[in-house]
Amino acid sequence: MLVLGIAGGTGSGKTTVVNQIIKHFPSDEVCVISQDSYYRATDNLSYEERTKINFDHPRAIDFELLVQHLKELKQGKIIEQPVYSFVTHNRTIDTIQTHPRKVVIVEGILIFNNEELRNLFDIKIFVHADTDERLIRRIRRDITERGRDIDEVLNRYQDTLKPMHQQFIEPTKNFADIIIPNDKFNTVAVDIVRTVINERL
Ligand SMILES: Nc1ncnc2c1ncn2[C@@H]1O[C@H](COP(=O)(O)OP(=O)(O)O)[C@@H](O)[C@H]1O
Ligand SMILES: O=c1ccn([C@@H]2O[C@H](COP(=O)(O)O)[C@@H](O)[C@H]2O)c(=O)[nH]1
Repeated sequence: MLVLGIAGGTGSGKTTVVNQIIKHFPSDEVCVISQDSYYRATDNLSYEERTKINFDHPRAIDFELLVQHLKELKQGKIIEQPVYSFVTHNRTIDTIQTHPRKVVIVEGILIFNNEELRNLFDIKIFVHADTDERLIRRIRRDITERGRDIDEVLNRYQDTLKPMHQQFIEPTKNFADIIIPNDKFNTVAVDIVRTVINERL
């Protein structure tokens, strides 16, 4: 099994890069784990209280469960990956059965921040896009796909997202084996990653 970690700030294009990588592999050879699925369940809080959570701080993530699931996949076990709703800011009651595959990809903003998780990756990739580009993408995406308005996105950006990015995400670029510049769609970098995967398999 080859385990890839793909990190990068919000809107850098992690999900897009993952989709470009996996479309060239048969579906029974690759699986994806998203760090977003592992936001802590907060059933004890009201919706109003959940909107105030700092989702860009490492403590918002259930790294214990994420590490446990990745270890179980490595042991050949099937896991029940949680499903998270960005609309309710909470885990849903659903899970996705995720099977161990030859290639396992873990993607998320903070995955290189946790040492135990970081040490489970065979290849570490950081997707980079400029700050203004990421903010533009985030505004578009969160309004069209995540039920937000412009005030929500900009307030969250100023209050938590930007400072947390500088403190907890950008420094982890130093752990990367490969940095993908993704201000524009970077098919060359995706081809290189695919070649590296094929060579290692
Ligand atoms: N290289 C790119 N150029 C332009 N738009 C992009 C690029 N990569 C991703 N996007 C768009 O930006 C938004 C955020 O991308 P996404 O892959 O979801 O980022 P992330 O998973 O890092 O938050 C999506 O709407 C996606 O289509
Ligand atoms: O309920 C939530 C949980 C998280 N967020 C934001 O999501 C991004 C991380 O996801 P990407 O897909 O990598 O963009 C993070 O910046 C959180 O602020 C949210 O808005 N609501």
